[in-house]
Amino acid sequence: MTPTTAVATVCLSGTLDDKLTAAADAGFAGVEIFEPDLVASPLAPAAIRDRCADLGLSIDLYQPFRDLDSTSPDRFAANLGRLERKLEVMRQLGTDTLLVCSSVSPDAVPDPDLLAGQLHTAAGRAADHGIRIAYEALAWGAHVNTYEASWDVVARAGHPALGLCLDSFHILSRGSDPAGIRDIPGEKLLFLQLADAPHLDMDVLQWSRHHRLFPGQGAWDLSAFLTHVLAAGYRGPLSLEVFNDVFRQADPGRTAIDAHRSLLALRDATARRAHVQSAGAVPAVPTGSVPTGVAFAEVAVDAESGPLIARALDGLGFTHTGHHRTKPVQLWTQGEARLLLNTGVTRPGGAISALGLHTADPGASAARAEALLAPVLPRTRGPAEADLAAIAAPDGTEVFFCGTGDDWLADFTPAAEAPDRPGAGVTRVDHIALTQPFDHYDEATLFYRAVLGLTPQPTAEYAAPFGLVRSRAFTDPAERVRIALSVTLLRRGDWAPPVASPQHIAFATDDIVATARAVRGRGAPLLAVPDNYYDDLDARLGPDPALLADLRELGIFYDRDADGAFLHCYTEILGGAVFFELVQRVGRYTGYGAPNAPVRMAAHRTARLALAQAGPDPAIRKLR
Ligand SMILES: O=C(O)c1ccc(O)c(O)c1
Ligand SMILES: [Mg+2]
Repeated sequence: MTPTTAVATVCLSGTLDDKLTAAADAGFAGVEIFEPDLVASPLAPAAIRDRCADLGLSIDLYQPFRDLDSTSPDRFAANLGRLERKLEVMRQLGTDTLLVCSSVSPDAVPDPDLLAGQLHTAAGRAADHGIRIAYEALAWGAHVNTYEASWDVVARAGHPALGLCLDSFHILSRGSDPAGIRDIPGEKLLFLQLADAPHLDMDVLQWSRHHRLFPGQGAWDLSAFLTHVLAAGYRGPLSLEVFNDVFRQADPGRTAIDAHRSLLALRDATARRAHVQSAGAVPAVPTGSVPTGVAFAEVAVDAESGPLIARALDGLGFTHTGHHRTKPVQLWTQGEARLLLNTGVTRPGGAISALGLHTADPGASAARAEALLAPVLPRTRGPAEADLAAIAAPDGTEVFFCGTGDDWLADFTPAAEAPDRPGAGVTRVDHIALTQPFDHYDEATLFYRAVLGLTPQPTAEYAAPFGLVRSRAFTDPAERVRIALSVTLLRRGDWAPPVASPQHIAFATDDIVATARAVRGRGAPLLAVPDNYYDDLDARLGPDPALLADLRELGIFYDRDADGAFLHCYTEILGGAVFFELVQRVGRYTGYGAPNAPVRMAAHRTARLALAQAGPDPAIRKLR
């Protein structure tokens, strides 16, 4: 059987009505009503019930009821009075499950038998209204703060209207082993809340209230977790409960789609686990076809950036080999690297407009993307006439699924002016680096991982001249596709210049010193790197002196780890929003030279300021 999907209203921004509309539009079957959303709503509980019914949403849970138990008999009696009021609200709402979370109060009951007795009393009151209590251990609960402790108390209470609410955050944040959930009787598991989170070494309450993520966006294996819960016999909805400062202020319609995608992908991933499948589960999302290579990258150019970029590509050893039969698109090639310059699309704020990815089965890739709610693009704006399915990534970059045969190349006619001359050693695209809008970084993580089937690499964080940057790459198993996302961890202010967030395409070479020397000779606008960098590099990593001299001469950055080395250099920013990188990987180095990124950013600003001072061009001055 397939569990239904639900979302807690606390996940979404806006008023209760905004949230309910967004949840219904995104395809959720149910909601958890978070009490503060109800309290702030102009709708009476009965009207909320009607509204949800109109939207086709079930109300699966009302929450939270806090600090029920008390060592003071008077206070416990008062709490029962408060409970009666909420049970009446629930009767009007037409919902039958109340979440009671473990107490955080100084008067919380430490004795498990006394606590079980009070929960038993409360469950009796709830049962009189046909309501069940789902008891949840908050990770910071005063005495009950693990699922094991909450189950101990619920088992002691032994009331048929009392069971557990499991919340993956509280369980995984404390490092508890979720395998023990299998020993809890399924009928005692009344509700399941799912949240992912990044690894953070911080107070668990702050972590929970600000940094939760939708499954697949963080560091935890929610599919393994869910497998245990299903194995125990849980048959209720899969419900998201994500407290997150970014989602709390983002468009709720969009967040709800991201949220629903996370559950569809989680349900799919769980159904694909062999032992779950043997129990009759059927994956509900088409299998897809993981990308195996970069067919092309497309850059949107205008009258100003077009000639600059074309000149730079020429300097980098690329050849303008073709143009599209019907569209204003140039094809530039070198080795296996293909770059399209398109004057027919505008891309405010970003220069890379599209990626073409090789997949063994483009139809399957597109079908999976569509089932996971990715926006499918109308097939009118292909870079090629070939019937390529395309979807939009969260930042608007168009992703085309190209077969491995590169049929799309047939739509380009050879450029008459193509000179026959050797390249500069570029072999292929090494990676594509996309700076992400602040609000959509986590959504992008889920997109590249679940929709495209790429594997997330470790997250890097570094302090850069224009703010703290977080970055993470996504690759296929053979590392032929590498997409590196980065984001500043705080919203940018007015100070940060546009050079803080250009995108770039990195090209691979087997000999960067030779390539850099060749492209410099051809007039490529390579970025100058300050001497201080090389002095520090010498002190830190001490590369061979002859190599260091070459690096210094040519403006090549260097990084090294236990697996290998990384040598890379950059062009200046070309126009407003794009630059190129040349990279050489030595050994099994799989990173992106993150320690060098702040120096690169400062060097880009230095170059841009010098350009603005030298030239009268107001367009350039504006961009510095
Ligand atoms: O942060 C809280 O208070 C809170 C409330 C209800 C929950 O279900 C929860 O997991 C956390
Ligand atoms: Mg919870």
